[in-house]
Amino acid sequence: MTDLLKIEHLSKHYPGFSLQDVSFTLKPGRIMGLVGKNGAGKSTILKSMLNIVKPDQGTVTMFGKDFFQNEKACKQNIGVVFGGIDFYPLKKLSAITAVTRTFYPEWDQQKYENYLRQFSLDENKIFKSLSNGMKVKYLLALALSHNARLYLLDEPTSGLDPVSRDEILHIFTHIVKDKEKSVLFSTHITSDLDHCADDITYIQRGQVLKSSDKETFLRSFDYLKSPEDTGELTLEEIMLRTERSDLYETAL
Ligand SMILES: Nc1ncnc2c1ncn2[C@@H]1O[C@H](COP(=O)(O)OP(=O)(O)OP(=O)(O)O)[C@@H](O)[C@H]1O
Repeated sequence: MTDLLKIEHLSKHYPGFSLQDVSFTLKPGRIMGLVGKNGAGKSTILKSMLNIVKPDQGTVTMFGKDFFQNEKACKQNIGVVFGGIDFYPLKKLSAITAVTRTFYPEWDQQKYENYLRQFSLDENKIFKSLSNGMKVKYLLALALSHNARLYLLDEPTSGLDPVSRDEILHIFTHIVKDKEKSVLFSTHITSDLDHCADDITYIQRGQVLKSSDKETFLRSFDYLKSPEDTGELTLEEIMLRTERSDLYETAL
């Protein structure tokens, strides 16, 4: 099966931080969670792979094509959400949508209107006036309405209440059901991944610590278990123990 996304040796240097030699792949029909603590480099990976910030090195192959050589064509087939970016803050949602849909020949107005209803979004509102959770939902509605094959979402569930989070995760599961589309999303909320991730990529200090299917991922951290642990460690326990031992080693 051809990978929908293949990232190889992606690097980006900022003063005081380096993304180093990041490589991982995403197959069709999969939901991949990108985890790591604050500042680990999750957003930098998503921005570098999309050329929003220029990577120093590395290749990104999307739908079998070199992304940097075929940026326009690839972008037609991806749905992207970055939190914290207020495009057109003073415009009504209806005006933002009118501009957005002109970029996508595959825009599906019916689907978009269904999401507006499902997310209780009022198109007459000004973007800036939405709560953070509603902004995320609106950006998701846009990303989900042009029949993309790959969804790249930076913390799409942050700021959402548990019911809305559940709703979004349910949508992700529905998207990948046809085994042709995939979702890559970054999150701090490890329980999101317990519920719906097929694959997990764990980023620590700008590097990939582990990237694999969830079962292999969880088993590969068995060395963190203590004699009191009878069952599998949860993803949260794995992250807490890994980051704690990293802190301890750094302090020594
Ligand atoms: N434009 C920039 N210029 C300089 N440094 C940057 C820039 N963007 C990000 N960084 C730095 O890169 C590092 C990684 O940031 P990034 O936003 O990728 O982390 P993250 O894992 O997404 O964090 P969070 O979970 O808090 O969103 C941080 O130290 C951050 O300060």
